[in-house]
Amino acid sequence: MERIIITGGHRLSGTVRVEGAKNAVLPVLAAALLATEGVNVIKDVPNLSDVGTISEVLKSLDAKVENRLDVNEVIIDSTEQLSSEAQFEYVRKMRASILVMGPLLARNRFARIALPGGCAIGSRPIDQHLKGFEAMGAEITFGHGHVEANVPNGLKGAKIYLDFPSVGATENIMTAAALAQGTTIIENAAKEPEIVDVANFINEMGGKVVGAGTDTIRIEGVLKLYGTTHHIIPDRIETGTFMVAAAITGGDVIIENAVPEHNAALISKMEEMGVIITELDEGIRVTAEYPLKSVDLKTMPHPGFPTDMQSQMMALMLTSTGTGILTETVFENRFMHVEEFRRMNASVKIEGRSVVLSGPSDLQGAEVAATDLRAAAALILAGLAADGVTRVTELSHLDRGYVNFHGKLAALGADIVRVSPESLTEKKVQTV
Ligand SMILES: CC(=O)N[C@H]1[C@@H](OP(=O)(O)OP(=O)(O)OC[C@H]2O[C@@H](n3ccc(=O)[nH]c3=O)[C@H](O)[C@@H]2O)O[C@H](CO)[C@@H](O)[C@@H]1O
Ligand SMILES: C=C(OP(=O)(O)O)C(=O)O
Repeated sequence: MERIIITGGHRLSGTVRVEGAKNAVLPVLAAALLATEGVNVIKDVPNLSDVGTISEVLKSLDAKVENRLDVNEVIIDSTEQLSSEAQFEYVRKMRASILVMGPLLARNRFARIALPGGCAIGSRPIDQHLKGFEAMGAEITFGHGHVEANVPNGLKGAKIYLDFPSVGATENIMTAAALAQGTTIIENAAKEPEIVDVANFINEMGGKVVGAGTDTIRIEGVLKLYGTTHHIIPDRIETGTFMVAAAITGGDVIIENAVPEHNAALISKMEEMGVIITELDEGIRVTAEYPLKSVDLKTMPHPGFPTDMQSQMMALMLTSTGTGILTETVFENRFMHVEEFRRMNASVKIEGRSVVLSGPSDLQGAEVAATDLRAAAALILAGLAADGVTRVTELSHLDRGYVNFHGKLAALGADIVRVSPESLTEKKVQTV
């Protein structure tokens, strides 16, 4: 079984560069389907398995997709007629496949998508996406594991209040509304930087979206959208993960391409723990000396503390002094990694939607399995600080969201190797 093997206790130092954001590139590639004239060229695309999956989804819908991931570029030609069905094989692999629903409804007036269902972090319903489409005139039906949306007379602008500022629902409604008749207003919209990136992309294609990044987004439908060239924003979660990597090893790391404003909540919490964070022209510098002190934190929609950094912060809090309470409010079941941390001798107690950490835990290297994407990163981070050797398996989760994570850590001085089933010996990886 493929695994990453870490020998803990090495202080990280040097410079690392973060990639384009996974959570921006997936909705942007889905939104590219809106263009009916000219091709879209998307740049700064990270070479992730999720990008491969969304590309397959777009191809299955009859878009022409050229993946040039060696140069971080994807070219999409969606000018021909598209088919309307996103199949289970893709949606099962990656929930973000649901994001083609808005563009398909806008273009084809019909979409049939396999129901995404839940995943390791929660049940993840799509009721808010559907509520938006219904308000715009779509008729929604369910059957045979699929959801169908039908709008024979075309989508009409509407006022939509989201019960929760869902990232995916905001994106799906924005893309549907981009080609709808009239104006759509999304209230209680998600405000994540990735929402702003998608809105900018729609505008670059000739759309009319204002207010992205605030609670209220206004989309005036246009008749046609045109292919353009768009650069994806840097990944704030990869940035945060390297910030924790620096801090958990008492290191000194410069993270290039990081946007500090996108990580304000994380920066503020890490500073509260005693980490020194300096803004530089090229990104941010993170320096830490032991002991760090634990804090209380609660995940919230942006600009609150991101749920996608919860497990990595849990790793950091495990190595910090004092008691910290970490509360997850975005997903109802995002504590699967706690059991794996316990294998590493972590002192963690789950109390409802909170976790109580009494630190510092005397972390010991162990065999652990990633339970989701961010858990994979968090277990590796814990391994950097643990005594002895940690082996992390189920790496397909990691590959969804991190490019060459082990190689980047090795280049910063970590003792880390990735061993494939084919390798007979545990060879040192090449540093980047
Ligand atoms: C590809 C992508 O961008 N993924 C991110 C996106 O996921 P995603 O777009 O799925 O997250 P949402 O913001 O939609 O979900 C947040 C919460 O709202 C609930 N909900 C959502 C939609 C809905 O119709 N009904 C409903 O109840 C979900 O179950 C969850 O509990 O935002 C999450 C929250 O920041 C991040 O963790 C994910 O990394
Ligand atoms: C939960 C995540 O992604 P997704 O929504 O694609 O599952 C994540 O990026 O941490």
